[in-house]
Amino acid sequence: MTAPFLCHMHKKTEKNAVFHMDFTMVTYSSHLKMIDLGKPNNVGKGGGTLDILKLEKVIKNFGGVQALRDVDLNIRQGSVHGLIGPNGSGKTTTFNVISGVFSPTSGKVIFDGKNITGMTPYEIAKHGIGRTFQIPRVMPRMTVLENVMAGMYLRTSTDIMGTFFHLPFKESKQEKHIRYKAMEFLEFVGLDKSAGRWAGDLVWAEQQTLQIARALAGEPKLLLLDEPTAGMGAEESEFIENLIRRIKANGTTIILIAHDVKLVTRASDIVTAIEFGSKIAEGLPEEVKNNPRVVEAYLGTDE
Ligand SMILES: Nc1ncnc2c1ncn2[C@@H]1O[C@H](COP(=O)(O)OP(=O)(O)OP(=O)(O)O)[C@@H](O)[C@H]1O
Repeated sequence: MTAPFLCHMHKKTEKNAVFHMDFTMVTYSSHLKMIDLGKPNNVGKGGGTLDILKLEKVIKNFGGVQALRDVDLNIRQGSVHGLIGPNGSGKTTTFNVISGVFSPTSGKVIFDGKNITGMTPYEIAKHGIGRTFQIPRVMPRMTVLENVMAGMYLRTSTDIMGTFFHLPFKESKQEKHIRYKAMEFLEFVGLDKSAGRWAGDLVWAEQQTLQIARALAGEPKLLLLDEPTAGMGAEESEFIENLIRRIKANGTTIILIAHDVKLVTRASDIVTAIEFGSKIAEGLPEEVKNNPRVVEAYLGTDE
């Protein structure tokens, strides 16, 4: 396994964002005790034959708005699975249902063979689903390194007394190890030189990238990337595309939402297109991209 990337992650969800932010900060200040950061989670390098995630007839209504209508989705272990669709088609709602921000109105979410429907975001993250957000959610008054360390809280135990009485010279071997691992994640995403900066001082693209590092620090088996290249220039997008490949190469399954259809086509093994909360096409990226229904719904005829 290539270097730094052995871990899991999770992240805050929209519903519990504030709570989780506080929780991670407390957990970080208490200086975490490691459990196990040593093993890769997934077997496949190029996509296996098992479905790590299944959505079965998922419906999500917001009052009269039917955001998801009977969605079935199978995500193959080790793959990059693109999710595309026009604005308001239900992509982020799909992520919110998978990560526990919303319970589905009906239907099931099966992850790694377990029914996770209705679990809390924390429980789901603990099971191994990490995510990022369209608008980066970093903790601005923590350093870049601390943000990543905070992302490790799912895989650590907390010494509560340490929260109150921690002094720098008391840093334990485990705590040093956490710093070391967090630096590895930063190196992996190319932010190691910014480790000591305030996260709030990073530019948008760096904050997006930091979100990914923090997600990886929770050692996810499945990583949900919501518009990871939003607001980025061509060079930065290319970097993220490469990063997606490297994450996949380390065995983590990815679901990728992006408006940039070229990125999705290049980076994904399979693509699902949705419109008005329903699946309208699924298959190999080029096939989906050229599907007339998708072109009409989403791409525009000149794409
Ligand atoms: N919390 C909410 N309360 C009410 N309606 C919501 C909520 N979240 C999403 N919706 C509605 O559900 C539908 C799907 O929204 P969603 O954000 O999932 O679409 P999307 O495909 O991610 O859009 P975009 O590409 O613009 O991010 C939209 O009609 C949206 O207004």
